[in-house]
Amino acid sequence: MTLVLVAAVALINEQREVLLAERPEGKSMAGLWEFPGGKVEPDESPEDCLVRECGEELGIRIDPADLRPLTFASHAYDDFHLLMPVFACRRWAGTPAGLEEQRIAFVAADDLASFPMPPADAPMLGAIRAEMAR
Ligand SMILES: Nc1nc2c([nH]c(=O)n2[C@@H]2O[C@H](COP(=O)(O)OP(=O)(O)OP(=O)(O)O)[C@@H](O)[C@H]2O)c(=O)[nH]1
Repeated sequence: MTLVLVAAVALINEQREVLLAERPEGKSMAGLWEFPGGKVEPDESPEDCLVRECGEELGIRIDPADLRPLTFASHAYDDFHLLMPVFACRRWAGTPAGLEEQRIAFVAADDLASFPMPPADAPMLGAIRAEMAR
């Protein structure tokens, strides 16, 4: 089984909401809401990957020093095994926007359950809610 390394980030605002992005039509798992991120390229660190992805997908600038390891997902999909470190980030420059046509939303901890997410994400939600409450 191929191991796929994906980095993701919980962007938490001052209202203790976390940013979710909807996977667009045409991608695998379209319509599910996920934490911003993507596949880590061979020449980059997870942190560099998130700086790049947050710029490309959301138009915000993040400083790798503001990324704190939070939790991870390890999940067997049919065709690959996902290993996904997830960082928390509370500081960025700019206002997030869905630059790749994806819908985005800042979601309160109590509302997370109403956003359908990929199966890999469910086991992380306790840690993410705890981080949001800090
Ligand atoms: N960014 C992100 N990806 C996630 C999450 N949960 C989860 O299972 N994934 C999976 O991790 C992979 C992310 O890679 P990607 O976003 O670069 O993949 P992609 O859509 O460009 O390609 P794909 O359509 O082949 O999956 C996808 O298979 C995605 O479904 C999550 O919370 N955030």
